Amino acid sequence: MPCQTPIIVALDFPSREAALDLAARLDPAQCRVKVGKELFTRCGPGVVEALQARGFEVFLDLKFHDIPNTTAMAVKAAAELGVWMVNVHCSGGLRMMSACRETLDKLGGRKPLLIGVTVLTSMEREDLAGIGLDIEPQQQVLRLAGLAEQAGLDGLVCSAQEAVALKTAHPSLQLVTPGIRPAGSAQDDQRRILTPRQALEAGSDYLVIGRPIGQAADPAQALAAVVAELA
Ligand SMILES: O=c1ccn([C@@H]2O[C@H](COP(=O)(O)O)[C@@H](O)[C@H]2O)c(=O)[nH]1
Repeated sequence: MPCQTPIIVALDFPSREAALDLAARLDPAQCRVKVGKELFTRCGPGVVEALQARGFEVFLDLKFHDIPNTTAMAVKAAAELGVWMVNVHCSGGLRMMSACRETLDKLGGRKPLLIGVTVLTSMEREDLAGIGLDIEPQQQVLRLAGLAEQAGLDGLVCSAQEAVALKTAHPSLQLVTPGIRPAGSAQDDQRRILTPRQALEAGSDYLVIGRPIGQAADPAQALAAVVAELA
């Protein structure tokens, strides 16, 4: 059965066993899963294939950021792995994002959603100032969203705090929002956060949730609580 919820569970683990152990407690009809830098660097494409074989749609969250040709070839490799969603950093620029779009469009078969990372949800205004950007995160997100739309991307990674502004300015872009924290859970290193319900009401299309589910004593129950909150 295809996934019935907007939830993407981040499998941020150091081993295939740990990732597949969590996946075994989850239902592919209730969530998709995300393979990020830690798990992929340790386990490689095999863990993606193992998750797909268990019925999960996989978001390969490697946030590619390189020159246009290198990034486009990385996105092509992800598509050939059969992932459902792949992402690149919007700050790689218009030519880089366009090269990815054109490369994916030349491929036959089912293509992954191509998503642009705007401003990491762990960053706030002071962090942007530290890298020479003296503006509010939302301004930078909107600037990068314009480039992403021009390049033909399918959507953005952003904070749900920016969802209302983005859905107004760029209604065609799908919004993938990490920094989701159920009420009462630890903020950790995230800065621009909302609860699952707040995020959905603001216009998020997909909610990325890692530690609040993966580190819970009962991950299946933690996922069920989020599903109930969204119903
Ligand atoms: O801006 C971004 C982009 C990606 N992420 C990723 O999402 C998860 C969030 O995990 P939590 O444990 O729920 O904080 C994680 O894999 C990040 O790499 C993000 O948080 N922010």
